[in-house]
Amino acid sequence: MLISKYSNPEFDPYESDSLVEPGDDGPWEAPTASGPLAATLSLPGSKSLTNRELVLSAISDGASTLRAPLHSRDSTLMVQALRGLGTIVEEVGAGPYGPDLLITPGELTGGTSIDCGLAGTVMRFIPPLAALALGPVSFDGDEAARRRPMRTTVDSLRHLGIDVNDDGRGTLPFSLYGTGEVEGGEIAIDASASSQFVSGLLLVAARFRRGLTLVHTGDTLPSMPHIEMTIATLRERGVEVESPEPGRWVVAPGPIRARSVDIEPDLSNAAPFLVAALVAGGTVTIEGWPDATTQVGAHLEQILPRFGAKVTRSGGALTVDGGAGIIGGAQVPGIELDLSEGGELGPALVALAALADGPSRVTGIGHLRGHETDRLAALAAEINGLGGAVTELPDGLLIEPRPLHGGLWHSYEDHRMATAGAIIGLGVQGVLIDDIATTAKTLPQFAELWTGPLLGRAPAVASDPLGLL
Ligand SMILES: O=C(O)C1=C[C@@H](OP(=O)(O)O)[C@@H](O)[C@H](O)C1
Ligand SMILES: C=C(OP(=O)(O)O)C(=O)O
Repeated sequence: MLISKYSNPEFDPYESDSLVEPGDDGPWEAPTASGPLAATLSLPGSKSLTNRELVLSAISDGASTLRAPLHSRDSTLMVQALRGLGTIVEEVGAGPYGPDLLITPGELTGGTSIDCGLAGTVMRFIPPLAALALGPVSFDGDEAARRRPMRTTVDSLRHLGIDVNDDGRGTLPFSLYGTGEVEGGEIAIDASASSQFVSGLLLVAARFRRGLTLVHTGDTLPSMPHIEMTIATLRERGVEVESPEPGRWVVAPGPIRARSVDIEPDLSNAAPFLVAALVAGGTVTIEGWPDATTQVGAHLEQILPRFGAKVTRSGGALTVDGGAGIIGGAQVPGIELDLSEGGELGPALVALAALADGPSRVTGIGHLRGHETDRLAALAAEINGLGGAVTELPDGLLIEPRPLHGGLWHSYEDHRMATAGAIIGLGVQGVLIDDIATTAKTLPQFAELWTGPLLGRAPAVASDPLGLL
């Protein structure tokens, strides 16, 4: 039985005093798999879809409902940001992972401070929206957030004529002064550090007086599926958006339609669970797998067979069969993988590669140095700390499997580092994750889903990642 904070009817996850903060309950003993799995799980909603739909709902032409949205630290921060700017967000009904959300746009007003936490979607999506508000808006976040690249957001707002105050370092904190409208037009930006710089501008551009023509000038552009997701969510709300050539997008000015939308389960958060089948052996099935999606987690269907998994789909579910699994003696080959489109899958796949039988090279992920932490350095340090041989490359990692031993795995406040450690712990005894609660960024139920539905064990203690029970 999943223990949920939502069993408490008094609980409002959007009250500021209930904001999820990384826990300090001591290290979590990553459970070791004892044999093949036969697990079926349903996962909470997609972070990327939830936060896009929240932003679009706040600037649309009526009230929108999000069904089965994500409720996590990142989505809570987004809701709080929108409320601070004048949007009404109410809870309606109750699903297995929390209530649906009814969003009623209000007049956008400044005079507020936005806490971005460590959420890239909040720090890159809200500033362009705040430019449409009247009054000053300041932005800050976690200490780790102050290391994430923000210069492109700041520069692009200035190109759009917005008055931005910062200290010139190209990071949080900064503030802007909205005049209630943005003229728009054509701007050029370098989005090589994050696709979110593009998405943040495209999401609100239909509300600019002249719309927006956005040109990317950098050499590389990561996470294209996330930009395609942005375009798809805009078109579903009637916005005219075209990409006449790679690296150029044109958004016509016009209304953004209100809508009711079902949020798909988070397929990137499915990665550690699906990878677990290759480590432990047996099968892991994720229910509610969409037939068609812009989520990059869908690429797991093609990537995991390269590590030797059998992947099938049936009745709206996706199943990964890991055969005997690494712990059962299955041979799992190393692979060459360009992950430029799906960097957020990197930590889970690198953890798997560290347990494989041959070397892997994962490239196209230099921008992961600007994620929640420098993920290339963090993965190399943590796997090597357990006896591994991971080498940092300019834009990726070379992973040479070695016999690993137990030890403390640091999460660096990064949800995907914590879940990567859990994957290693499935195959290696004595792995302790220093801060499993950091998974609350996008999946507060991670530890209980891992121990319960995945491994079929009762959690050692009732987990309450949000500290609310
Ligand atoms: O737009 C989004 O929802 C995201 C875009 C990607 O960012 P980057 O392009 O910075 O990698 C991805 O890694 C992140 O988890 C979510
Ligand atoms: C990079 C990630 O998050 P963010 O949205 O904070 O950029 C991630 O979830 O892997």
